[in-house]
Amino acid sequence: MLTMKDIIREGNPTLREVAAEVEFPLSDAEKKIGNDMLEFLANSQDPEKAEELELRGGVGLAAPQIDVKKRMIAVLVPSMDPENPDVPEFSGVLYNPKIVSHSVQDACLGDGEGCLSVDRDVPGYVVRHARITLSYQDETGETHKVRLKNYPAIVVQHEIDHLNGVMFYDHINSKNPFELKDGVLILD
Ligand SMILES: O=CN(O)C[C@@H](CC1CCCC1)C(=O)N1NCCC[C@H]1C(=O)Nc1ccccn1
Ligand code: NI
Repeated sequence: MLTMKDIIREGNPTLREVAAEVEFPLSDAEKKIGNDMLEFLANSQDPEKAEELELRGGVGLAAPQIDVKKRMIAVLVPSMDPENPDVPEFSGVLYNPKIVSHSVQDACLGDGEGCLSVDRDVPGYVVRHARITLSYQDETGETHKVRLKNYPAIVVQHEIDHLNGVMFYDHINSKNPFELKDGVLILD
């Protein structure tokens, strides 16, 4: 199973490359990589497993972060609803994910972003689309189209950036990291 030693860190050129589309039918190896990435996220969010395996908690992972230059991501966005704590808000292994449309309105996480491939804090607002329409294929090759907003939308955009060699801090205004235009939604 994947642990932190499998996650490449900034400086590794793979993080700045554009990943290749995945062809269907998937190889068994590609299916295993997807499942391993989702399992990593589940383990990282389980207090016991995270401690035992020394994992940083994660809500998303892109294949280039484990040095696989393929357009596949895993997301496991935990429920925000205390009534249903065990139903993730958005979860899955997404192949060839693509933002097909998005809101004019932008949004950012109030606490800024981090990255499992970045072992330092980089303060500042990471401005992204507030709402996206996402197209992706599942492991059978079936295409899905879903609309996401708020935190799940932010997570998916962070992951798709990794497929295009983009790091979260590329979006931070270096002159004024906490500068915001009017109308940008701050998500807390
Ligand atoms: O490309 C993927 N990555 O780099 C893992 C990142 C992805 C998120 C960063 C901002 C949007 C997507 C990640 O998950 N983190 N970033 C570094 C340390 C914290 C961790 C995190 O936010 N953990 C978390 C949050 C809520 C609940 C549980 N855990
Ligand atoms: Ni990241």
